[in-house]
Amino acid sequence: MSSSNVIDGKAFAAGLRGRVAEKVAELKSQKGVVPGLAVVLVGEDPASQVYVRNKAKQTLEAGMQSFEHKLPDTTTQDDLLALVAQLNADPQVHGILVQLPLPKQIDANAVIGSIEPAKDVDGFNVVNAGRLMTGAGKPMVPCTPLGCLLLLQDRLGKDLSGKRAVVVGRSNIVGKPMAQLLLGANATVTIAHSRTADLPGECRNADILIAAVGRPEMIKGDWVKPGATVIDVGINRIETPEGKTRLVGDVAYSEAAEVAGAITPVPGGVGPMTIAVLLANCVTSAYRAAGLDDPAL
Ligand SMILES: Nc1nc2c(c(=O)[nH]1)N[C@@H](CN(C=O)c1ccc(C(=O)N[C@@H](CCC(=O)O)C(=O)O)cc1)CN2
Repeated sequence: MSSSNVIDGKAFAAGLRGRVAEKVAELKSQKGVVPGLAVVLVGEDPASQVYVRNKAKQTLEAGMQSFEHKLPDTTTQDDLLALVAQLNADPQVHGILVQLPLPKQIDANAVIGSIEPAKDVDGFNVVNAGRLMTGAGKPMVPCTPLGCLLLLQDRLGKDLSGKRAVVVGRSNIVGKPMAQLLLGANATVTIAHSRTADLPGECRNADILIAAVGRPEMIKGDWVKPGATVIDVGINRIETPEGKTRLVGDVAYSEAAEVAGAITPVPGGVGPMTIAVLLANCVTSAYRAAGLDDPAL
């Protein structure tokens, strides 16, 4: 497979962030409004700390306001709900993101459910999930699946009619919304998971294969249909034989890349899209709050 078949999520995300920055500047000059993103981190998970730092940096680079709230891992659910209520009421905050995972004493669904749907830039709230599923109203769409769709449509065109898509993974954060987005783009969609009979066979049917299982290199090269577009959502840190660590996806990349028509690498594929789409969602929220149409990004 030639390197042109590698889907460069890092470059695509940089382009999207550039368009976000232009829309931020337009909103400021038209309405005097600067979009604000509040990110809440509870605890000291090292990976989450990196993601939150990158979110704040990229938010500021796009000309937006960043509000960081770092709470200890002993934080109670009531304390967190009180902070979310304060952010819901703050007119300078257009987007609220509570970094996951949360410590075990906190019910993530209760916290996500308490975020004002218009400010739920993660799109995890049941109101936004329902809007995405039914097509009623304008949802905030979860960042990682929307990032995957943008990468796919850049390769294959907006209309995925006639394409068979297989999503491996059924989480509320990636698998289920991903399937909804693919359906919305007219693909024929199967959701597969750990209890699916003949998972390799299901994958071999896919023109579009989305891997979101969280198991390092589970999807092998001979599970991939020749010419398929493979989107790898997995980000797994594994130990090398030399005792170091490296990041791998849910797809055995070098095997799959021999067969695929196009494939996202890990790192540098889907991951960077997650934060770029988060910024885009926050700008969209600010446009809506200002009574404007959604910006074309
Ligand atoms: N509230 C949320 N929590 C979490 C989400 C989310 O969308 N909302 N997603 C993940 C973590 N995440 C953002 O929060 C995220 C993960 C990975 C990347 C990324 O750019 N990855 C790089 C590699 C980074 C590395 O070296 O470790 C890549 O794939 O190239 C960005 C954001 C869980 N929590």
